[in-house]
Amino acid sequence: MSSDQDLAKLIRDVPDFPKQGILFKDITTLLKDKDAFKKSIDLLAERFANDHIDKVVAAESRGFIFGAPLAYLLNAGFVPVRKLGRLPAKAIRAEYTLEYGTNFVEIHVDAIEPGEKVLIVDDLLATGGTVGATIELVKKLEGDIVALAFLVELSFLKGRERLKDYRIETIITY
Ligand SMILES: O=P(O)(O)OC[C@H]1O[C@H](OP(=O)(O)OP(=O)(O)O)[C@H](O)[C@@H]1O
Ligand SMILES: Nc1ncnc2[nH]cnc12
Repeated sequence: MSSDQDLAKLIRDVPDFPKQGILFKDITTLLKDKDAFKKSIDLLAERFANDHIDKVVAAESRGFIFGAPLAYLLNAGFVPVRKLGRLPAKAIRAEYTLEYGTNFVEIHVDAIEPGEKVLIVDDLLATGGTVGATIELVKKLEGDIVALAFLVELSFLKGRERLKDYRIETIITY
């Protein structure tokens, strides 16, 4: 497993999922390859090795796949942002629109201390709606957002333009 192109080749295109007109980037074909999965995590982790991250925040559910091993490697805590009604203790919520729908996400109010250095992680950046809602939640808890990290970026959906105030790190761009 030598390059980002090798990783990109392992992502499967599924037309018209979950809706007509959406070209779905299916990462399960990359995840099941042990070298590719390891390489993906290692490539992301090395970008933040010197950032002294306190908390990795990731959105349910594909964000968890990358967020948890990154938190482990960066010696940081892991904070789940979950879809509506899943968190058991006191939480705050944000509404968002993504490439194929709208939803709410939530975070526990005690998940982040003011001033903690936060890395937000997800598998894929499309319109930026999901990460935008995650940013809103972290800001309400006064976390210091160091960067946003994604394995995949769909550049034609212009998520990066919407997030221009933030450092964004991605491995594979379409
Ligand atoms: O940039 P956006 O337009 O917001 O799209 C990106 C989001 O869409 C996908 O999540 P999805 O809501 O499909 O949920 P899942 O992780 O549970 O599959 C993906 O994992 C990102 O979180
Ligand atoms: N085209 C796409 N493929 C996979 N996940 C996505 N999340 C939002 N848009 C997506």
